[in-house]
Amino acid sequence: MSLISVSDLAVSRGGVPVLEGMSFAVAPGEVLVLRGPNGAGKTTLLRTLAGLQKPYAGTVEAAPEAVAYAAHADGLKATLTVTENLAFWSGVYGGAPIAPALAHFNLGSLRDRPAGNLSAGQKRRLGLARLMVTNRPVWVLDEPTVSLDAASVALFAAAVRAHVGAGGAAIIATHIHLGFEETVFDVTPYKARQDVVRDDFDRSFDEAFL
Ligand SMILES: Nc1ncnc2c1ncn2[C@@H]1O[C@H](COP(=O)(O)OP(=O)(O)OP(=O)(O)O)[C@@H](O)[C@H]1O
Repeated sequence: MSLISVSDLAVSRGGVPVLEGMSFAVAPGEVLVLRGPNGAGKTTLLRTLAGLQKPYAGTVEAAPEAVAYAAHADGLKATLTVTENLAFWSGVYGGAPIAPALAHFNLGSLRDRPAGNLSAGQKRRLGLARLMVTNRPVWVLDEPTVSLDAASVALFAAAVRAHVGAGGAAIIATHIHLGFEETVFDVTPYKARQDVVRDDFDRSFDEAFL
């Protein structure tokens, strides 16, 4: 029984097909790592898995509200403090406690700092801590380690390990090796023919409540 599966999926960006013919499923406990060169379509695929845009063809199957998405834009409220940001997201997602997320990502000493005044890596840590208060089983992560130092990459890897160890799953686009026991899905062979142009439903809300 998978947490999310795609069948004959095709995705487009700006009306142009990017990837096509993809089928895969991700089970509880599994980490799927997306690989492929810059511009191959990993972000477009992740946005489609998160429901931010419609597939061009094929299907994505997951339980309603199964996916928590973390993109380049961290989805943080700049004027709210670290604690307030996590409390906000916890409220949106159903009230998970924020203390474990604060502790895990070593944010305790920054708890009263407005998110807008954090460094890039600290913002990224807060964006990832947000995942821990979502209670959602499938973490869909776009280049999650950008701006993170080695210690923070290790914190992130431990959070993912704990999440999948508790029956969750993660789909991660990354160019670095995180040391997971992982399934690799290279998108390169699925490059779409680009001779068809059709409209898609690109709502472009990376910072939306997902
Ligand atoms: N808003 C947009 N409108 C039109 N085309 C776009 C848009 N955003 C991205 N693209 C194009 O869509 C293709 C897929 O981009 P995407 O961001 O999904 O690739 P990626 O594999 O995530 O790349 P990277 O590794 O550089 O992050 C690229 O050719 C890109 O130039």
